[in-house]
Amino acid sequence: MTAASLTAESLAHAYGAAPPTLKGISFTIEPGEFFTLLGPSGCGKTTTLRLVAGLLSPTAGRILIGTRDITAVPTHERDISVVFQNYALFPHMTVADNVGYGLKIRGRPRREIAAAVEEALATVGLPGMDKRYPTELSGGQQQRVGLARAIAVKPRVMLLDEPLSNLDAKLREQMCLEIAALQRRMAMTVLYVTHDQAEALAISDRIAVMSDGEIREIGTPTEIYRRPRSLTAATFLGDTNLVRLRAGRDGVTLPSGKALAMAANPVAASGEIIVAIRPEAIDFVGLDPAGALPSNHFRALVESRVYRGATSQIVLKAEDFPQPVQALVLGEAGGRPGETVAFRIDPNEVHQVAGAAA
Ligand SMILES: Nc1ncnc2c1ncn2[C@@H]1O[C@H](COP(=O)(O)OP(=O)(O)OP(=O)(O)O)[C@@H](O)[C@H]1O
Repeated sequence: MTAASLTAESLAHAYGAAPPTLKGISFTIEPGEFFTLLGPSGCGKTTTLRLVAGLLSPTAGRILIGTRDITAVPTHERDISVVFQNYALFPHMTVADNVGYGLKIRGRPRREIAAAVEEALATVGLPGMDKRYPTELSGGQQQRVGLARAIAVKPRVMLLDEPLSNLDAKLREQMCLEIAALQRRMAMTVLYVTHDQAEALAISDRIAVMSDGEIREIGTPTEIYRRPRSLTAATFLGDTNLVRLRAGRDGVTLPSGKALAMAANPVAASGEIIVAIRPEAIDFVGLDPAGALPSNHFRALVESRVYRGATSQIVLKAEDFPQPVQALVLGEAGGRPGETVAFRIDPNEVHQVAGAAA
């Protein structure tokens, strides 16, 4: 298969007279790129995928594969394969017939289909299973058959809609790695839909974070997690401390009046801004701090601590922060409840965020 780019241009959609589910979203997936739509339930991920697959028609906007406008092209002529959450295998057909189905309806010769089926089953790690029926397979094996069926037609773009959500946690992790490896090996262009942030961070080249029918932010997993620009990404992916600051001529200050240095200048020159600081960006620097503290160092009382083995979650009542500050430390590091500590925030870890929350 030759991987192609996939472009959505101002795609909009409404189910009947209901308010729009998609409010004009745009993205371009590069050839061979693994691109994920991530967002809470109901934000419009599946609708986007169904539009790209041609199972729904947009109310506005265009879809292109490479430079070809496929907005009005029927599903089966789009050069796209879809892997669904519920596998959607035909129960009365053998594994081989399921995997070969797409080629059969395209009228390919029997010998070619047999070779493609064998190759696809070997690719997904299921050789020799061709005569079984779906009910004779485990959930993970059925999902592999779904994948084999999708790759057998050598599509230019592959769509996957929550393909792992029916699997147990261990198998989900394994299949996640297998899909990533398969995608790299075959250099497939993939549009992947999930509400699971850990899955999205692990598997994607880039992630589009969606809420309420809109894309809030697109970036690499590191960009989205470490340097979120939208409130949606800051709050939907992992825990975060959201802090309201005042931006003025003399820099950025906490409500107490103490300065908080940030590496990037705030977008608004003056007024209130919101910044996101990840719990693991809170660095402990010592116990019982006395007197004035250096810049970006703060004094706090340890309110609580939950030990999780590899890490501990600590809640701090910091002098200059109106809300409790969440910190995440390795193992036994940090303070104990009732102790007064000093912590430091790296200016590179303070990120201004904008927009509506998830
Ligand atoms: N066939 C339909 N008719 C009417 N409304 C629909 C239909 N399908 C989805 N919706 C609505 O459109 C919105 C977006 O749904 P969509 O399935 O795209 O969200 P999603 O982000 O994929 O959610 P999930 O993770 O739960 O699958 C939701 O509010 C949903 O209730």
